[in-house]
Amino acid sequence: MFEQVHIGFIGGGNMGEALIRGLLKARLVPPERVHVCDVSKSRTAHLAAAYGVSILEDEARIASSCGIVVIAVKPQNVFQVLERIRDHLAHRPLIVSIAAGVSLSSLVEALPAETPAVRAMPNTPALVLQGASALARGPCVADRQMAQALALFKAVGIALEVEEQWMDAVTGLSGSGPAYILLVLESLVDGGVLMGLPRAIARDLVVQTALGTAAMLRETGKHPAELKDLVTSPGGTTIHGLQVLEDSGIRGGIMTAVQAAALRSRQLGKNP
Ligand SMILES: NC(=O)C1=CN([C@@H]2O[C@H](COP(=O)(O)OP(=O)(O)OC[C@H]3O[C@@H](n4cnc5c(N)ncnc54)[C@H](OP(=O)(O)O)[C@@H]3O)[C@@H](O)[C@H]2O)C=CC1
Ligand SMILES: O=C(O)[C@@H]1CCC=N1
Repeated sequence: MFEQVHIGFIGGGNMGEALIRGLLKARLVPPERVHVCDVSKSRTAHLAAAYGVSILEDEARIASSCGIVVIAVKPQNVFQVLERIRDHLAHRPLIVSIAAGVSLSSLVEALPAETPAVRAMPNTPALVLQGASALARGPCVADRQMAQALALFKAVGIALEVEEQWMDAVTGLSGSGPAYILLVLESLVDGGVLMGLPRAIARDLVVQTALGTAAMLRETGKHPAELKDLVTSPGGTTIHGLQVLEDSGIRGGIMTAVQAAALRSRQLGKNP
Protein backbone atom coordinates (compact mmCIF):
# COMPACT_ATOMS: atom_id res chain seq x y z
CA MET A 1 0.00 0.00 0.00
CA PHE A 2 2.91 2.37 0.65
CA GLU A 3 5.23 1.32 -2.18
CA GLN A 4 7.28 4.34 -3.15
CA VAL A 5 5.20 6.64 -0.91
CA HIS A 6 7.25 9.18 1.02
CA ILE A 7 5.77 10.24 4.36
CA GLY A 8 6.63 13.66 5.75
CA PHE A 9 6.23 14.96 9.28
CA ILE A 10 6.01 18.66 9.98
CA GLY A 11 6.77 18.71 13.70
CA GLY A 12 8.81 15.98 15.31
CA GLY A 13 7.87 16.48 18.97
CA ASN A 14 6.28 13.96 21.35
CA MET A 15 3.58 12.80 18.96
CA GLY A 16 5.56 13.07 15.73
CA GLU A 17 8.23 10.90 17.34
CA ALA A 18 5.67 8.38 18.66
CA LEU A 19 4.26 7.94 15.15
CA ILE A 20 7.66 7.80 13.46
CA ARG A 21 8.98 5.24 15.90
CA GLY A 22 5.82 3.16 15.56
CA LEU A 23 5.83 3.26 11.75
CA LEU A 24 9.45 2.18 11.60
CA LYS A 25 9.00 -0.51 14.23
CA ALA A 26 6.02 -1.84 12.26
CA ARG A 27 8.21 -1.70 9.09
CA LEU A 28 5.51 0.14 7.20
CA VAL A 29 8.08 2.28 5.41
CA PRO A 30 11.89 2.34 5.53
CA PRO A 31 13.54 5.29 7.32
CA GLU A 32 14.82 6.78 4.05
CA ARG A 33 11.21 7.37 3.00
CA VAL A 34 10.35 9.19 6.22
CA HIS A 35 11.14 12.91 6.19
CA VAL A 36 10.90 15.30 9.10
CA CYS A 37 11.23 19.01 9.65
CA ASP A 38 11.09 20.72 13.01
CA VAL A 39 12.03 24.23 14.05
CA SER A 40 13.96 22.71 16.93
CA LYS A 41 17.39 21.59 15.75
CA SER A 42 17.84 19.46 18.84
CA ARG A 43 14.69 17.52 17.90
CA THR A 44 15.80 16.88 14.33
CA ALA A 45 19.28 15.85 15.50
CA HIS A 46 17.69 13.41 17.95
CA LEU A 47 15.29 11.95 15.35
CA ALA A 48 18.03 11.51 12.75
CA ALA A 49 20.33 9.81 15.26
CA ALA A 50 17.68 7.62 16.86
CA TYR A 51 15.73 6.51 13.77
CA GLY A 52 17.85 7.29 10.69
CA VAL A 53 15.03 9.36 9.13
CA SER A 54 15.76 12.11 6.62
CA ILE A 55 15.69 15.68 7.86
CA LEU A 56 14.49 18.38 5.47
CA GLU A 57 15.12 21.99 6.25
CA ASP A 58 11.61 23.39 5.99
CA GLU A 59 7.90 22.73 5.66
CA ALA A 60 7.85 23.52 1.92
CA ARG A 61 10.42 20.79 1.17
CA ILE A 62 8.32 18.26 3.10
CA ALA A 63 5.19 19.31 1.22
CA SER A 64 6.76 19.10 -2.22
CA SER A 65 8.62 15.80 -1.59
CA CYS A 66 5.97 13.67 0.11
CA GLY A 67 2.76 11.89 -0.90
CA ILE A 68 1.49 12.00 2.68
CA VAL A 69 2.17 15.00 4.92
CA VAL A 70 1.47 14.63 8.64
CA ILE A 71 1.05 17.92 10.46
CA ALA A 72 2.21 17.30 14.02
CA VAL A 73 2.74 20.79 15.39
CA LYS A 74 0.75 22.39 18.22
CA PRO A 75 -2.72 23.62 17.22
CA GLN A 76 -1.47 27.20 17.61
CA ASN A 77 1.12 26.62 14.84
CA VAL A 78 -1.04 24.73 12.32
CA PHE A 79 -2.22 27.69 10.25
CA GLN A 80 1.26 29.18 9.97
CA VAL A 81 2.40 25.79 8.61
CA LEU A 82 -0.51 25.60 6.14
CA GLU A 83 0.32 29.11 4.90
CA ARG A 84 3.92 28.01 4.25
CA ILE A 85 3.01 24.83 2.37
CA ARG A 86 -0.02 25.91 0.37
CA ASP A 87 2.03 26.86 -2.72
CA HIS A 88 3.80 23.47 -2.74
CA LEU A 89 0.83 21.15 -3.00
CA ALA A 90 0.23 21.02 -6.77
CA HIS A 91 0.76 17.22 -6.66
CA ARG A 92 -2.19 16.95 -4.21
CA PRO A 93 -0.54 15.06 -1.34
CA LEU A 94 -2.74 13.72 1.42
CA ILE A 95 -2.62 16.10 4.39
CA VAL A 96 -3.14 14.43 7.77
CA SER A 97 -3.50 16.77 10.74
CA ILE A 98 -3.24 15.36 14.23
CA ALA A 99 -3.75 18.74 15.91
CA ALA A 100 -6.32 18.72 18.70
CA GLY A 101 -9.41 20.75 17.91
CA VAL A 102 -8.45 21.86 14.40
CA SER A 103 -11.52 21.13 12.26
CA LEU A 104 -11.64 19.73 8.75
CA SER A 105 -13.44 22.82 7.50
CA SER A 106 -10.68 25.11 8.77
CA LEU A 107 -8.02 22.84 7.24
CA VAL A 108 -9.79 22.71 3.88
CA GLU A 109 -10.28 26.48 3.90
CA ALA A 110 -6.56 27.08 4.44
CA LEU A 111 -5.47 24.62 1.70
CA PRO A 112 -5.71 24.92 -2.10
CA ALA A 113 -9.04 23.74 -3.51
CA GLU A 114 -9.47 19.96 -3.61
CA THR A 115 -6.47 19.15 -1.43
CA PRO A 116 -7.37 15.90 0.38
CA ALA A 117 -7.27 16.33 4.18
CA VAL A 118 -7.85 13.97 7.09
CA ARG A 119 -8.24 14.97 10.75
CA ALA A 120 -6.76 12.31 13.02
CA MET A 121 -6.44 11.89 16.77
CA PRO A 122 -3.83 9.28 17.78
CA ASN A 123 -2.39 8.81 21.25
CA THR A 124 1.08 8.34 22.70
CA PRO A 125 0.94 4.51 23.07
CA ALA A 126 1.55 4.57 19.30
CA LEU A 127 5.16 4.69 20.47
CA VAL A 128 4.90 1.02 21.40
CA LEU A 129 2.43 0.04 18.63
CA GLN A 130 -0.50 0.09 21.07
CA GLY A 131 -2.07 3.37 19.97
CA ALA A 132 -5.78 4.12 19.63
CA SER A 133 -6.59 6.52 16.81
CA ALA A 134 -9.73 7.90 15.24
CA LEU A 135 -9.78 9.55 11.81
CA ALA A 136 -12.33 11.73 10.05
CA ARG A 137 -12.12 12.26 6.31
CA GLY A 138 -12.46 15.53 4.44
CA PRO A 139 -14.54 16.01 1.29
CA CYS A 140 -11.82 15.37 -1.33
CA VAL A 141 -10.28 12.24 0.15
CA ALA A 142 -10.41 9.28 -2.24
CA ASP A 143 -11.13 5.81 -0.80
CA ARG A 144 -7.56 4.76 -1.60
CA GLN A 145 -6.19 7.74 0.36
CA MET A 146 -8.45 7.07 3.35
CA ALA A 147 -7.30 3.46 3.32
CA GLN A 148 -3.69 4.71 3.36
CA ALA A 149 -4.42 7.10 6.24
CA LEU A 150 -6.07 4.31 8.23
CA ALA A 151 -3.18 1.95 7.45
CA LEU A 152 -0.73 4.55 8.71
CA PHE A 153 -2.38 4.63 12.11
CA LYS A 154 -3.23 0.90 12.14
CA ALA A 155 0.52 0.30 11.90
CA VAL A 156 0.79 1.78 15.39
CA GLY A 157 -2.32 0.33 17.04
CA ILE A 158 -6.05 0.39 16.30
CA ALA A 159 -7.54 3.02 14.01
CA LEU A 160 -11.22 3.73 13.48
CA GLU A 161 -12.92 5.97 10.96
CA VAL A 162 -15.47 8.23 12.66
CA GLU A 163 -17.59 11.18 11.65
CA GLU A 164 -15.97 14.48 12.43
CA GLN A 165 -18.67 15.37 14.97
CA TRP A 166 -17.06 12.83 17.35
CA MET A 167 -13.48 14.07 17.12
CA ASP A 168 -13.59 16.40 20.16
CA ALA A 169 -14.99 13.57 22.30
CA VAL A 170 -12.29 11.23 20.96
CA THR A 171 -9.66 13.83 21.84
CA GLY A 172 -10.91 14.09 25.43
CA LEU A 173 -11.13 10.30 25.77
CA SER A 174 -8.38 8.40 23.96
CA GLY A 175 -6.18 11.37 22.91
CA SER A 176 -5.78 12.58 26.49
CA GLY A 177 -6.59 9.21 28.09
CA PRO A 178 -3.02 7.96 28.56
CA ALA A 179 -2.42 10.85 30.98
CA TYR A 180 -5.44 9.89 33.11
CA ILE A 181 -4.45 6.24 33.19
CA LEU A 182 -0.84 7.08 34.04
CA LEU A 183 -2.00 9.26 36.90
CA VAL A 184 -3.98 6.31 38.30
CA LEU A 185 -1.05 3.91 37.77
CA GLU A 186 1.37 6.32 39.45
CA SER A 187 -0.99 6.56 42.42
CA LEU A 188 -1.24 2.78 42.65
CA VAL A 189 2.55 2.48 42.73
CA ASP A 190 2.65 5.11 45.47
CA GLY A 191 -0.01 3.18 47.37
CA GLY A 192 2.24 0.12 47.30
CA VAL A 193 5.19 2.21 48.44
CA LEU A 194 3.03 3.67 51.23
CA MET A 195 2.52 0.12 52.46
CA GLY A 196 6.26 -0.54 52.39
CA LEU A 197 6.76 -2.28 49.05
CA PRO A 198 10.01 -1.51 47.24
CA ARG A 199 9.12 0.85 44.35
CA ALA A 200 10.45 -1.48 41.62
CA ILE A 201 8.29 -4.34 42.87
CA ALA A 202 5.23 -2.09 43.16
CA ARG A 203 5.82 -0.84 39.60
CA ASP A 204 6.10 -4.33 38.10
CA LEU A 205 2.93 -5.45 39.87
CA VAL A 206 0.97 -2.34 38.79
CA VAL A 207 2.05 -2.58 35.14
CA GLN A 208 1.03 -6.22 34.86
CA THR A 209 -2.22 -5.63 36.76
CA ALA A 210 -3.14 -2.90 34.28
CA LEU A 211 -2.14 -4.94 31.21
CA GLY A 212 -3.91 -8.03 32.51
CA THR A 213 -7.09 -6.14 33.38
CA ALA A 214 -7.25 -4.46 29.95
CA ALA A 215 -6.62 -7.81 28.23
CA MET A 216 -9.36 -9.45 30.32
CA LEU A 217 -11.82 -6.70 29.36
CA ARG A 218 -10.95 -7.04 25.69
CA GLU A 219 -10.91 -10.83 25.55
CA THR A 220 -14.07 -11.55 27.54
CA GLY A 221 -16.13 -8.68 26.07
CA LYS A 222 -17.81 -8.47 29.49
CA HIS A 223 -19.01 -5.31 31.19
CA PRO A 224 -16.33 -3.83 33.50
CA ALA A 225 -18.70 -4.08 36.47
CA GLU A 226 -19.07 -7.83 35.97
CA LEU A 227 -15.29 -8.30 35.99
CA LYS A 228 -15.01 -5.99 39.01
CA ASP A 229 -17.46 -8.21 40.90
CA LEU A 230 -15.15 -11.20 40.32
CA VAL A 231 -12.42 -9.41 42.33
CA THR A 232 -14.70 -8.26 45.09
CA SER A 233 -15.28 -10.90 47.78
CA PRO A 234 -18.07 -10.25 50.31
CA GLY A 235 -16.53 -8.56 53.34
CA GLY A 236 -13.11 -8.89 51.73
CA THR A 237 -10.26 -6.51 51.00
CA THR A 238 -11.38 -5.10 47.65
CA ILE A 239 -14.77 -3.83 48.79
CA HIS A 240 -13.04 -1.82 51.52
CA GLY A 241 -10.75 -0.21 48.92
CA LEU A 242 -13.64 0.41 46.53
CA GLN A 243 -15.67 2.16 49.23
CA VAL A 244 -12.87 4.68 49.71
CA LEU A 245 -12.71 5.32 45.94
CA GLU A 246 -16.49 5.73 45.69
CA ASP A 247 -16.44 8.17 48.63
CA SER A 248 -13.79 10.21 46.81
CA GLY A 249 -16.10 10.72 43.81
CA ILE A 250 -13.60 9.15 41.44
CA ARG A 251 -16.19 8.12 38.81
CA GLY A 252 -17.62 11.61 38.42
CA GLY A 253 -14.11 13.02 38.50
CA ILE A 254 -12.97 10.87 35.59
CA MET A 255 -16.11 11.56 33.56
CA THR A 256 -15.74 15.29 34.14
CA ALA A 257 -12.08 15.09 33.09
CA VAL A 258 -13.05 13.56 29.72
CA GLN A 259 -15.75 16.21 29.32
CA ALA A 260 -13.36 19.08 30.19
CA ALA A 261 -10.76 17.84 27.70
CA ALA A 262 -13.36 17.40 24.94
CA LEU A 263 -14.71 20.90 25.56
CA ARG A 264 -11.17 22.27 25.46
CA SER A 265 -10.68 20.53 22.09
CA ARG A 266 -13.82 22.19 20.77
CA GLN A 267 -12.62 25.54 22.09
CA LEU A 268 -9.11 25.07 20.59
CA GLY A 269 -10.75 24.69 17.18
CA LYS A 270 -12.29 28.16 17.49
CA ASN A 271 -9.43 29.95 19.17
CA PRO A 272 -6.15 27.93 19.30
N1 LIG B 1 0.98 14.65 22.89
C1 LIG B 1 -0.11 13.89 22.68
O1 LIG B 1 -0.42 12.98 23.47
C2 LIG B 1 -0.96 14.12 21.49
C3 LIG B 1 -0.84 15.27 20.73
N2 LIG B 1 -1.63 15.46 19.63
C4 LIG B 1 -1.48 16.66 18.81
O2 LIG B 1 -0.24 16.52 18.17
C5 LIG B 1 0.33 17.80 17.93
C6 LIG B 1 1.75 17.81 18.42
O3 LIG B 1 1.74 17.61 19.82
P1 LIG B 1 3.07 17.23 20.59
O4 LIG B 1 3.88 16.32 19.75
O5 LIG B 1 2.67 16.83 21.95
O6 LIG B 1 3.78 18.68 20.62
P2 LIG B 1 5.34 19.02 20.68
O7 LIG B 1 5.43 20.45 21.10
O8 LIG B 1 6.05 17.97 21.46
O9 LIG B 1 5.81 18.89 19.14
C7 LIG B 1 5.61 19.85 18.16
C8 LIG B 1 6.96 20.12 17.51
O10 LIG B 1 6.77 20.94 16.36
C9 LIG B 1 7.75 21.97 16.38
N3 LIG B 1 7.28 23.07 15.53
C10 LIG B 1 6.62 24.20 15.89
N4 LIG B 1 6.36 24.94 14.78
C11 LIG B 1 6.87 24.27 13.72
C12 LIG B 1 6.95 24.53 12.33
N5 LIG B 1 6.43 25.63 11.80
N6 LIG B 1 7.56 23.62 11.53
C13 LIG B 1 8.10 22.49 12.05
N7 LIG B 1 8.09 22.21 13.38
C14 LIG B 1 7.47 23.07 14.20
C15 LIG B 1 7.90 22.29 17.84
O11 LIG B 1 9.09 23.01 18.10
P3 LIG B 1 9.08 24.06 19.38
O12 LIG B 1 8.77 23.22 20.58
O13 LIG B 1 10.46 24.62 19.36
O14 LIG B 1 7.99 25.04 19.09
C16 LIG B 1 7.92 20.88 18.44
O15 LIG B 1 9.21 20.31 18.37
C17 LIG B 1 -0.55 18.82 18.64
O16 LIG B 1 -1.32 19.51 17.69
C18 LIG B 1 -1.41 17.98 19.56
O17 LIG B 1 -2.70 18.56 19.70
C19 LIG B 1 -2.52 14.50 19.21
C20 LIG B 1 -2.66 13.35 19.92
C21 LIG B 1 -1.95 13.08 21.15
O1 LIG C 1 -3.06 17.78 25.58
C1 LIG C 1 -3.23 17.96 24.36
O2 LIG C 1 -3.69 19.02 23.93
C2 LIG C 1 -2.90 16.85 23.38
C3 LIG C 1 -4.07 16.47 22.54
C4 LIG C 1 -4.46 15.10 23.00
C5 LIG C 1 -3.39 14.71 23.91
N1 LIG C 1 -2.54 15.66 24.09
